[in-house]
Amino acid sequence: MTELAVNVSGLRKRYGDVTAVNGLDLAIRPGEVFGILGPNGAGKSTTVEILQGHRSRDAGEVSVLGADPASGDRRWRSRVGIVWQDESAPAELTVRETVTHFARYYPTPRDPDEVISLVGLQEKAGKRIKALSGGQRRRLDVALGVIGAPELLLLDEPTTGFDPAARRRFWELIRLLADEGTTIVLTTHYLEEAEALADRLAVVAAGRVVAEGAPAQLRQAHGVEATVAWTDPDGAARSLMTDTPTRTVAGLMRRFDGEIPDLTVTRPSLEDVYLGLIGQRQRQSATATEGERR
Ligand SMILES: Nc1ncnc2c1ncn2[C@@H]1O[C@H](COP(=O)(O)OP(=O)(O)OP(=O)(O)O)[C@@H](O)[C@H]1O
Repeated sequence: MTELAVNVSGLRKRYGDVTAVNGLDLAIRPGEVFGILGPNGAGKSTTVEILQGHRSRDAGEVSVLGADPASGDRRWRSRVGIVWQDESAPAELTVRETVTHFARYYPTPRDPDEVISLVGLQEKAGKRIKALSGGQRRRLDVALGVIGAPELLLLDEPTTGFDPAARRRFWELIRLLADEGTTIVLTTHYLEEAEALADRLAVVAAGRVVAEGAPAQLRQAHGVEATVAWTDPDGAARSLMTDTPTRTVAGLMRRFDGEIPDLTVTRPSLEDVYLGLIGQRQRQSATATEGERR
């Protein structure tokens, strides 16, 4: 059996009296693109920081590329790509100088000009960092995260602040890196991003994984029912939730002579499933808190 790229069990982290991570498990295979979704404060960033080796944990087993990040050495660090939110690259250097400079830290870096064009900054290659817009700056951060040709890329909300075109370009970059075999773990608030990129997803709420699987699997497991809607001859709008929409439509076809007025068949989107899961979780913790108060 191949070793997991990321293996986390029973992870816990508290900040004072706030429990940020509360028994979280993750098993991420080499070469996977793995998305972590969850509401604000769910513990996503804390988890990613622990995987990066930048935050201590209170309990749990964590293995990243076969090592405990808490004691990852320089060689381990060179195999893990990290995108910093506020990279302290010198503002006076140009984009190309910065990327070239960072490439020297790694044993087998990618070509700086290739990376600059992969993130769509080729026209800014000769410009100083201080002249970049916020979104361009974030793209430079991504370039610095991938310049070392990491085996594993850990990304915390990588496309926040990107315009739609930059987001699409970033998705292409992720797909390219994934095709090359890079394992990618990313947190995101954008469901369409998770759906577009991730082979598998974990939905995290209140510090633990509440659902996990391929986007299509999650939709199936947590939102099987389709809604069939139509308009009756008396003008009344009708709808029916069903596991067997084809049978429902066949029944309607027998009732209606010709077209069924305003017929639609819809399935819950990943967003519907996600909001349902999060809502359920929040109701559960509210009930638990009530129970504690009694
Ligand atoms: N350095 C810190 N000190 C104290 N509390 C913290 C610290 N970092 C995070 N927390 C708290 O831990 C909880 C989890 O935070 P975390 O940033 O991991 O969540 P998140 O899922 O990444 O949220 P977001 O989507 O808003 O980025 C929150 O309640 C947060 O307020």
